[in-house]
Amino acid sequence: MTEPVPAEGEASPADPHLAPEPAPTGAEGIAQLAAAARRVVDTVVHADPPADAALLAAKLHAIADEIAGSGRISPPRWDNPEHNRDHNPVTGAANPLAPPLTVSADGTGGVVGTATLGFPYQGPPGHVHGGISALLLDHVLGIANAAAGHRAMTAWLRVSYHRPLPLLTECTVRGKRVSSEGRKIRATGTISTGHGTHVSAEGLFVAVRPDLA
Ligand SMILES: CCCCCCCCCC(=O)SCCNC(=O)CCNC(=O)[C@H](O)C(C)(C)COP(=O)(O)OP(=O)(O)OC[C@H]1O[C@@H](n2cnc3c(N)ncnc32)[C@H](O)[C@@H]1OP(=O)(O)O
Repeated sequence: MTEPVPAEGEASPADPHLAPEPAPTGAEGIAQLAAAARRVVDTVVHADPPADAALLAAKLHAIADEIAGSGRISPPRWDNPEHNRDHNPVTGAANPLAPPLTVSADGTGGVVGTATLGFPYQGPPGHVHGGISALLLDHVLGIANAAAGHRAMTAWLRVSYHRPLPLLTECTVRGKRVSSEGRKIRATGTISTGHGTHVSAEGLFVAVRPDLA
C-alpha cells in the first residue's frame, strides 16, 4: 500500500526528522550523551574490526573534542549530591561506564536495583566479570547505608561468587544495612536472576568524618 503523501509544507508524522524532540538541557542532555557513548562502547567491544577503523576513530575523537568544547563541570565535592548521584560508575545516568543500575527502596528498609549487563562487562565467556559484580554490590550497599541515614566509605567488602552471572540477563541487586556501632556500619547484599543468587557480599563501612561530609 502506498503511504499518503503529505501536502506541500506539511510534516509527515512518519518522518522523525521533521518533528524533532525539544533540545535537552542540563542533566537530561548529559544523560542522553552518556547513553549514546554507552552504545558506542557496547558496539566497539564486539565489532569485527571495520576496514575504515582509523576514519571512524577520527570521527569519534572529533565528537569528543566538540563535547569537550562546552567545558567541564566543577571538581567533585562531598556535599554535591548531584555529582554523587549522576556521575558514579554504577547508577550514574551521566556516566557511560555505568550500566546504569536503577535503584529504589525495596519497602523493607533496603534498596533494590535492576540492570542487564552486556559485553563491556564480560569476564568469563558469556558471564559478568567478578570485579564488576563487586563494584555493583559495593555501590548498592553504600546506597543502602545512605538510605538508612549513613554516608559511609567501604572499609572492607567480602564477596562470595556462588555461580557465574550471565550477560544479557536482567539481574537484581539488593542491599541492606544490617547494624551500626558508632561510625561502623555493616551491610549485606546479593545479585540474583531468575535462577537464584549468583553473588553475595557483606561489608564494613565507616561513616564519613563530619569534617568531610
Ligand atoms: C548517596 C550516596 C551513595 C554513596 C555510595 C557510594 C559507595 C561507594 C563505596 C566506595 O567505593 S568507598 C571507596 C573505597 N573505600 C575507601 O577508599 C576507604 C579508604 N579508607 C579510608 O578512607 C579510611 O580507612 C576509613 C574511612 C575506612 C576509616 O578511616 P577513619 O579515619 O575515618 O576511621 P578510623 O580509622 O578512626 O576507624 C574508625 C573505626 O573503624 C574501624 N576500621 C577502619 N577501617 C577498618 C578496616 N579496614 N577493617 C576493620 N575495621 C576498620 C576502626 O578500627 C575504628 O573502629 P573502632 O571505632 O572500634 O576503634
